[in-house]
Amino acid sequence: MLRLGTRGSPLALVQANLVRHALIAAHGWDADEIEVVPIRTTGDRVQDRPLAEIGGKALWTKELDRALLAGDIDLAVHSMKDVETIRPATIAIAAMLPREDVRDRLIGAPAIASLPQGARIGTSSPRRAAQMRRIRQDLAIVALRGNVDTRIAKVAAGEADATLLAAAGLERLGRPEVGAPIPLETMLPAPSQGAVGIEVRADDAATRALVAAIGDRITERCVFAERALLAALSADCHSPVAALATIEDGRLRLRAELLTRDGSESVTADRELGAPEDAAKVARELLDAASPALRGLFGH
Ligand SMILES: NCc1[nH]cc(CCC(=O)O)c1CC(=O)O
Repeated sequence: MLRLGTRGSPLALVQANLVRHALIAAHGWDADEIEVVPIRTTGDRVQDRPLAEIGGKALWTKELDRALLAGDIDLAVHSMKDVETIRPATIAIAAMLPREDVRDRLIGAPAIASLPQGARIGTSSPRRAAQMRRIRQDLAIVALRGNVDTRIAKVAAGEADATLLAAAGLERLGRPEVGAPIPLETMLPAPSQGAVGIEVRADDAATRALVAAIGDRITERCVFAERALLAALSADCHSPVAALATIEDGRLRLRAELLTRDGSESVTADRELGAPEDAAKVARELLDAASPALRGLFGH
């Protein structure tokens, strides 16, 4: 029997079960041949501080990595957005499910333009904060954390006038009616947003092959391009960076944006790539075009 590890949040459990059912369908397994094992992470426990402050993306992956390498689980399911750019060599990304709607949704108003003057935007994401201030300098950013449902409840309770959440998470949680999608022309998503990935032990070729069978090659190619951009930027979860790779008429397109924290400066790129690795060139172009202040936010 395979053991599939996941965080215990409602969204993580839904995503783990999507993977479980995809594997069952692809291989004709009985339901009891694969079990979901929820694992509590530091990121789930500490809800009161911005995650950038308490240690970044490793908060979500550390405990799952340990369980995977110890053999307590055979695969780990993650939102790719929460997976660090640099992973241990002992762990391999074996596959990604087809990507969902990559956009952010605005909750609390029908559009950014209709937010009242000085509205308080609840977000702990440096990217979302910077993009909102780029669009509307009058907006105030207030910290807001918690699971998707917690954040929606906090806005309803008036802790913020509006928030932003990934459409993919809302759809997977069965909440497609919540909020209004923000057009990609207005706001690019976080790199890897909307993609669910499955990791295995790098030396476990058998599980890796089973998992590869459910992988969506287009999603994988696009997310690898976005991750290559982050790697070349030495970006982490503190970095205000947005990026989206798509495949249009068979061609790989990468759009990206770097911003200062207050959104007062930004640089953008929109390039066709020969291969996902070419994202590194786009990273260099962006950094070359950035002011020293903006460049200084990245590891260069
Ligand atoms: N950082 C938390 C997180 N990680 C993945 C998602 C949503 C699903 C996704 O982007 O794939 C979310 C919540 C959000 O940003 O709204």
